[in-house]
Amino acid sequence: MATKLKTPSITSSSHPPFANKSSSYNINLTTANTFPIQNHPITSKISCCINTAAAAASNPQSYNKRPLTSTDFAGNSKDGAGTRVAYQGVSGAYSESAAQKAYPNCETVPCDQFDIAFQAVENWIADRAVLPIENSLGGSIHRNYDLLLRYRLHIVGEVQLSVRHCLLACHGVKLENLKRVLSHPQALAQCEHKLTSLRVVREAADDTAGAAQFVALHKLKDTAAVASINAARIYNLNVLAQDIQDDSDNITRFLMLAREPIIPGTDRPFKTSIVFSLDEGPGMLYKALAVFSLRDINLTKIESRPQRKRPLLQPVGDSDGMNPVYRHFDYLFYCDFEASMAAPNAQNALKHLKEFATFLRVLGSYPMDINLVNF
Ligand SMILES: O=C(O)C(=O)C[C@]1(C(=O)O)C=C[C@@H](O)C=C1
Repeated sequence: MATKLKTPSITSSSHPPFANKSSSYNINLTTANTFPIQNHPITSKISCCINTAAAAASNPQSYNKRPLTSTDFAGNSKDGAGTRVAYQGVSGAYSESAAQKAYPNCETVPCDQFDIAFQAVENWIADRAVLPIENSLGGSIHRNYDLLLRYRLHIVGEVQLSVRHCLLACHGVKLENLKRVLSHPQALAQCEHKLTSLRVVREAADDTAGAAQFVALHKLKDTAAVASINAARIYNLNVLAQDIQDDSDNITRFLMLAREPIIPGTDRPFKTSIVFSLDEGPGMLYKALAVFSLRDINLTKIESRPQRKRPLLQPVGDSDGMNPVYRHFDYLFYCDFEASMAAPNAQNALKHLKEFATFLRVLGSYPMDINLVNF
C-alpha cells in the first residue's frame, strides 16, 4: 500500500525559490537548482495571471506587443505550435510525453493537480488539458472519470503511450542502500513485483517526475523514484533499473480536453465517449448496451462510478409513499464506442438510449489513436 509522501512535500509553497512567484509559470530556475526546471507547475492561484495581464496593460512597453488574433485562441495547429497543453505533474511526467505526442511542438504547462489542469483550460490559460484515464495494468483512473463530469470540457483526442518505468536514484546510491521508493500511486502499482522484491517502503507522490525531482533536490541517499528515463535526464539521476513494470506491455491511455468540441468526421476511425444513468430494474443495463450491438457498434470500454450527489436510487415503498426503502447505490456509466457522432448509426444509437436513460451526456467524439509510442 502506498502512503502519502512525508514532509517536505512537493508543492510550490515548500520550495523557497518558487514562493511568491506564482504570477508566472515560466520560471527559469537554473541558477537556484543543480538541474534545469523550466516550468514550475501552476497552482490554484491561477487568478494571479489576470493580475499579471493587468500589470502588462499598464506598462508602456506592452504597446509594442503583437495584437491577439483568433489563432491565439484556436490552439489547434496540426503540429501543436502555439498550443498550450496543461498536464498534471512536472517536467518529465508521462502526461507531458502524452501532450507532446498529441501536439509535437506544443508548449506544455505543468499543473500541481488534475483539477488545476481543467481550470487552466476553462480559464483560457491553456488550450488543452491532457489526462491519464486508464492503464493496462492498474485499470481506470477513477478521479479523472469524476472530473470529466464536474467540468464542461470536451474530449477532442486520445493518446496511448507504452509506459516503461525506471528506478532512479542519486549518483552513488546502490540498490542495497534503498529503504524507500517514491512515485505516483499508479506507477507504484504497475511495478508491484519489482518493489516487493526490493522490500522497500512505498510512498505516494503527485507524479512520477515530481518524485524524481524530490529525490534529486534533497539528495536522498536511501530513497529512489519510479519515473521515466526522461526524468532521469532532467533531474540528473542514475538509472538503477530499467523496465521495472510488471508487464512489458504497460500502456496508459490519455485524453485530450478542450473548451470546444471538434467536428466529428468519418474520414478516419473515430471513438465517442458518453456518460449516462439508468432507472433501477431488471435488464436495464443490458437494454442500454443493446442500442450499440443492434447497430453493430463496438464498445471499447465501460466504467461505472457512484453518483456522488444522489448516492441512492429513488426510494421504493408503499404506493402512498410511506415507509420508503432505499435499495441500491445509483451509478453513472461511462462508455466508449468505436463510431463517430457524424455517423447515422451512432446518432440513432444515442437517440434510442435517450428514450430511457435518466441522464445522457456526450463527452466527445474524437479520432482514435492507433500508434503506440514508448516512453
Ligand atoms: O506521474 C506521471 O508521470 C503521470 O503522468 C501520471 C500517470 C498516471 O496517472 O497514470 C501516467 C502514466 C503512468 O501510468 C503513471 C502515472
